[in-house]
Amino acid sequence: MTYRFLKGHGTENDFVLLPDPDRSVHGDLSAERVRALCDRRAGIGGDGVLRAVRQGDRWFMDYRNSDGSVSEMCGNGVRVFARYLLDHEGAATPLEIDTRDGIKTVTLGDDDRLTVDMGSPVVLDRTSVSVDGVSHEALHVSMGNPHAVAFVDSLDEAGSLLTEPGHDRAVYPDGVNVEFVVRRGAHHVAMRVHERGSGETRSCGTGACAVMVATALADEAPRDTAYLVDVPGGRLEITWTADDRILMTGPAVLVAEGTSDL
Ligand SMILES: N[C@@H](CCC[C@H](N)C(=O)O)C(=O)O
Repeated sequence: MTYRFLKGHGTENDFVLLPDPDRSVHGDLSAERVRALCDRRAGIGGDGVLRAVRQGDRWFMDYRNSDGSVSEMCGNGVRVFARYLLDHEGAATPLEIDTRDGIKTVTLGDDDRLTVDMGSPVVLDRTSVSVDGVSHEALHVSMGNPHAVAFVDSLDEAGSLLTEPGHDRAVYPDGVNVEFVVRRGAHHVAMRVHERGSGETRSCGTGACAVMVATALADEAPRDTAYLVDVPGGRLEITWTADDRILMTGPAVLVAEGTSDL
């Protein structure tokens, strides 16, 4: 079976996008097919798959990690998804996209970056994560999906991130995305991430939002303060508004389009 795909990224968090308006092309989309598509040597390559399914008046973003697992939400992915809808499906912003974490509204800025209303964060307890046998205190933040945010003195402390950081499985029964953060200046941080289901990636949008929330709480920053969050693949700008919404702004680029019979 031959089907259409696009390839895109947001701050170098890269995705294979599969148009599948009425679910007739990919059926249930098996984990095996997702892994084959995301394979960087034998496949197209990506940190995850975004399947575009039409659902009534809206489009549903069916997101899968590169290991085939399902996640509730993907912040960089939803911007890439919006770019696809704007460029290829005649959509206009503000644009409502359905996700497993509910509807996300995306707007297009004059500078061509996209802003996503990511909803309200849920700040949970303190926990800990470990890499290379060293334990780090972390904050449990949910952005629809689970995060542990650990402040470190140097991003080198995150080690190679080739393997999943240790974490409390009672706190995170379904796994966790782990962010390591350093300060760069006032309202400016940098991070590295190990993503559940994908390993270390060049960026994680929900992770950057969780990092911003943990930093703003530590700073006791007033709401509506804009933070810059640097990731290995670029920069995201994030604001926690007075009405408890997280607004994330960043780039989204489509780089290729083709057909595959993988
Ligand atoms: N890269 C994404 C997050 C993707 C899902 C995550 N790995 C999970 O399993 O929760 C982002 O940009 O938010």
